[in-house]
Amino acid sequence: MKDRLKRRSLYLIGMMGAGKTTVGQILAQRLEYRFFDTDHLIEQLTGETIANIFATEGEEVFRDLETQVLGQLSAYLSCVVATGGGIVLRRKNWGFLHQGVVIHLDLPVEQLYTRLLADTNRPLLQGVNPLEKLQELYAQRQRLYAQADLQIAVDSTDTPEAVADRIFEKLPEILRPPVSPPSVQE
Ligand SMILES: Nc1ncnc2c1ncn2[C@@H]1O[C@H](COP(=O)(O)OP(=O)(O)OP(=O)(O)O)[C@@H](O)[C@H]1O
Ligand SMILES: O=C(O)C1=C[C@@H](O)[C@@H](O)[C@H](O)C1
Ligand SMILES: [Mg+2]
Repeated sequence: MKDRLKRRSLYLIGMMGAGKTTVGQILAQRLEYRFFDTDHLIEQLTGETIANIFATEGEEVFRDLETQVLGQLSAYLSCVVATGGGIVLRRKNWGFLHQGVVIHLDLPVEQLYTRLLADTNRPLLQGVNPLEKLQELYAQRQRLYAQADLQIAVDSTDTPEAVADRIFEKLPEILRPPVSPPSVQE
């Protein structure tokens, strides 16, 4: 698989809680690629938590930082990049994502909700009805996530390793087949 990729980076997209960070780390380890997470890089760059950036500066400032960080990462080869759930919202980001292979992790909203119940780090889910908010975000973003090169359906019974296995199984479908030498007629 590593040979077939020819050092192209992998970009994981999908809703918050879909497992981009968890699965991305496994993929990077297996490919001996570097791993980056845009949310973590933004926190490192600003010295603020994402929740704080949303609260004090607002979502637009966060989105600008996200585009800046993604633009810088897109210059590198051999990376696995776990992106924030909203990376798909800006057209400009797609130019950066398509520098590599874009993989959508697709988990049903009810299962995302169960995973994120105990998590207070997602500012967009801090309102009165987080399940409804997740459903609304998914409905808005579904057609954007559909633009990934590879769709990976995930279920609550899948371990992160099983999700990584599925990605490796499906990746050859979208990578160019190895060029075989022309057959020579004697
Ligand atoms: N396959 C899995 N099975 C069970 N739990 C998982 C699985 N993948 C991830 N998780 C758990 O679900 C939660 C969310 O996972 P993770 O942080 O990787 O999602 P994410 O897509 O990176 O979310 P965000 O967009 O908010 O950064 C974490 O607590 C993680 O441990
Ligand atoms: O879905 C989203 O818009 C977000 C997802 C997280 O990864 C963070 O990037 C932030 O909380 C916003
Ligand atoms: Mg993440």
